[in-house]
Amino acid sequence: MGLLIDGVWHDQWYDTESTGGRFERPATVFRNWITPDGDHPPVSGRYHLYVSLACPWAHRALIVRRLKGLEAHIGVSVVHPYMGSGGWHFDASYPGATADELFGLDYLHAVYQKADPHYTGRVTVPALWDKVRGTLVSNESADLVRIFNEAFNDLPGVDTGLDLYPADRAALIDALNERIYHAVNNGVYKAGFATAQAAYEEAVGELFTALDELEARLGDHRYLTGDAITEADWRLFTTLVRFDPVYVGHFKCNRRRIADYPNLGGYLRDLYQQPGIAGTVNIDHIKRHYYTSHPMINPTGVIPVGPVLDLTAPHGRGA
Ligand SMILES: N[C@@H](CCC(=O)N[C@@H](CS)C(=O)NCC(=O)O)C(=O)O
Repeated sequence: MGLLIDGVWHDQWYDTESTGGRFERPATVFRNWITPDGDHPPVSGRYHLYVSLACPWAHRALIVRRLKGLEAHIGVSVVHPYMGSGGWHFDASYPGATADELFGLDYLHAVYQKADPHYTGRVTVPALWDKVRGTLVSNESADLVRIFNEAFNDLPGVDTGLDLYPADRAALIDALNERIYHAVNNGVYKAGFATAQAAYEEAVGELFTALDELEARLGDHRYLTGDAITEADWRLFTTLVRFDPVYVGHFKCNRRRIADYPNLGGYLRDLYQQPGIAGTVNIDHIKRHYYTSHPMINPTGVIPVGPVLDLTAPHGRGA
């Protein structure tokens, strides 16, 4: 694990010493948009998405690409689940992974170097490449979710009827996203990457307070904002589906499992069972990535065999 500094790869872990043992996620660098008259217009086959199937942020983008019918328009390369000293790498021999389908490069950091030879920052997934401009459009998953939801609606076969960010619920979705991002999506990382007891306990406390709130909310509604699924649900889903297999053990988020929450557990299965979603979930990549890529947390790299998960069990939530 490392980062690029002025275009040169450095193998180093997150610095938590300067922040009292707290993990602070760095800001995203490429944040451009796809618009009809901007630098990056919505054209079929022009964009390519780099993902890890292990990564909850990349998973959001993959889900919206699938649900909107963008698979024919936007290609994908899938990194190997192990993130070692060179960062994310490509190895098509691993089940579920691919080569770098655009350039045949060995490391994702080489793609970032192509995008900007002087790039300084982390080399993260998801990242969307523009083949015409020869650079990255965005490596911010929250933006990619919105871009995929709205920017390609004029292309053939795209599900224009699906709007995951409807105007009449936008304010509520934004408020939920804000709460869930800090306490849950990033909260599990704040717990897992903390290097001081107090920082860990603070993150875990905030995480389970938020999960208790969500459990109550899901007692009143099938989905977070009512009867229809929105981006807020998919953004929560990608953390929930990793929770019992990884975050409970590896990140020490073990006050409760999602399976212990009747509403959250059923909601997780409900979302998993939506058409097309199970095919985006790869538990092997998820477990292998976390348990092997963070030697300071799991020095042996041994991957636990459990837990037994049955996401196909009846969810019992509404029609
Ligand atoms: N803000 C980014 C964060 C993405 C992110 O942190 N991805 C992780 C994988 S789960 C990554 O690629 N980390 C590599 C690193 O930090 O060096 C987003 O939401 O798109």
